[in-house]
Amino acid sequence: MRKIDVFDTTLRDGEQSPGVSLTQEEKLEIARQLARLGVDIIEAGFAASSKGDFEAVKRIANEVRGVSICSLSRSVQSDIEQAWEALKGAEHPRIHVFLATSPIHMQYKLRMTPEQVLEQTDAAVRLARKFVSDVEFSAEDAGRSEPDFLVKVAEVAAKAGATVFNVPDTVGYLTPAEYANLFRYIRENAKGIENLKLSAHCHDDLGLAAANTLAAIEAGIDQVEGTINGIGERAGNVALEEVALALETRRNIYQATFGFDLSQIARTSRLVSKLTGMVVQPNKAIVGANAFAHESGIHQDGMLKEKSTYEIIRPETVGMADTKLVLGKHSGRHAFKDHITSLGYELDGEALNVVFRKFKELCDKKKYVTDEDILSLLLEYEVDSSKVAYRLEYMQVSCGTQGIPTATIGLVDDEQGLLQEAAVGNGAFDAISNAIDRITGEQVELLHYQIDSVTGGHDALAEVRIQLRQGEIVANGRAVSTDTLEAGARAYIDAINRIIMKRMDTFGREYRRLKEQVNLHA
Ligand SMILES: CC(=O)SCCNC(=O)CCNC(=O)[C@H](O)C(C)(C)COP(=O)(O)OP(=O)(O)OC[C@H]1O[C@@H](n2cnc3c(N)ncnc32)[C@H](O)[C@@H]1OP(=O)(O)O
Ligand SMILES: CC(C)C(=O)C(=O)O
Ligand SMILES: [Mg+2]
Repeated sequence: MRKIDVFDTTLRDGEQSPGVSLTQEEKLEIARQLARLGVDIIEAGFAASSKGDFEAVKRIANEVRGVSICSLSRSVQSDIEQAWEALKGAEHPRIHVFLATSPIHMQYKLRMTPEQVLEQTDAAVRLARKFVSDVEFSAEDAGRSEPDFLVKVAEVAAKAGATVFNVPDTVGYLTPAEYANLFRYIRENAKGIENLKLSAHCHDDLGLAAANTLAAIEAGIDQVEGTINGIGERAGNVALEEVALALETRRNIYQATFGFDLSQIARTSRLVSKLTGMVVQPNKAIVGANAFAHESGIHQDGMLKEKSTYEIIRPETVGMADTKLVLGKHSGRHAFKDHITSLGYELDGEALNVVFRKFKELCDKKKYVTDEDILSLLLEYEVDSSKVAYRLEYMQVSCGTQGIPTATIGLVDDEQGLLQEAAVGNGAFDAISNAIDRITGEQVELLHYQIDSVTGGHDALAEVRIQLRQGEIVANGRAVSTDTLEAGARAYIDAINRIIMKRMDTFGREYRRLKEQVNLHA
């Protein structure tokens, strides 16, 4: 297995993400975690860019051991001197000098001729070599540079004593095949290149950073540069965790490794996200919140039967929490049953079907169905007396600041089928309960009516509890729904059903007589 050096630039290119600015302490904390992860070189900053960055590079150089510490530097004397000043205390210091080599950058930005660029490359690398034995040279915008000119730059850098030649695709322009061919071309044509390590540095402007980096690895490069979570200038740099896991998962193809402690990946990702404020998108490979979550019924069923059906990486490999089977509108019975079993409920057959149907109905209404929601449905089922009497088929309510609140209700009774009535009331719920009373013919007194929110947010479930009295009989009803009025109607029906049940217990015959009356009434 070939070992690829990992050059982490989270603290330099990563910090170039718009809006990100890390304090010295934050940089130090990330650097320590990067060392734990197992990167080989930490680009701690750009010492000449600010006093703060100088101090941060210096502290990391003095305090983080076991890895190379590097500072970026333009190809100018003062930058190189400052880089060295900051790096002096490092166990393994590296100065990273760069100069653009593409026609666009040379002409418009640097206003230098190619000859001047070659001269400055030579001078910069030689000066850096006076301070350190490890000097990386980057041909900025190599992706849009003439390959033959790059060969010349590489030869000059090699002759001047550079140890690493970096070929950055600075603006994320190249395709994987082009990038791999560029490395092969440089390796085949530059004299002295055997003394240099070749390095890839990819940006994600076309979403090709990982593919390009892997193509470069296939072309035999020695070092990969990138950041954690892929943060960086514009669309960012290649995400190191993605390449690390591609190498690990497809060893047969790449036969190379970063040598990371993979179990540190999630921790490193969370730390970088927290300190930079750059939120990791949920569907981000490897470290996104959904990277190991499965929502659709067919996938969940597969996962329950055999994890390898839908997972090519185990979450614990990268230190992520275990696979999540997220219950939602695409879930199926297998996953639902598995989940409610984990909540302590054993349902099968028709009972499972009834609750599962209610769950699906809820998913159509609510974005996130939480365990609390599911527990409410289960509780509602457990105490649901509608199996013996009335069930709500539909309801239509009209209310507002003008006009009289009106409700039309359709109830289903197993014996009589659909029963419908309309009624008005003082308010929407009053109209609903009046319509229900008309259908059932029950004379009841409302003792208690309470609405609570089960969960949070705009689409929270409302829980309505109702207490009704009929003579000596008092019964409670309860229901949940995202619609408060619907929950009220269901709770009211639930309480009426209970009154009927209680009456049945006490006066079985009376119940049947009352039901016959209701038949006549309907
Ligand atoms: C692809 C990359 O990621 S490159 C790294 C980018 N990172 C940064 O730029 C972050 C830190 N940068 C800074 O803090 C500032 O830009 C500094 C301190 C480096 C320089 O600041 P200033 O002196 O105000 O110059 P400014 O940034 O406006 O312009 C850059 C100058 O450097 C020159 N330059 C750019 N790259 C290089 C280079 N590799 N070597 C030598 N000179 C360079 C430019 O041509 C320009 O020169 P000019 O002033 O003669 O026109
Ligand atoms: C400084 C260099 C290596 C860079 O970040 C780039 O070219 O993208
Ligand atoms: Mg870059």
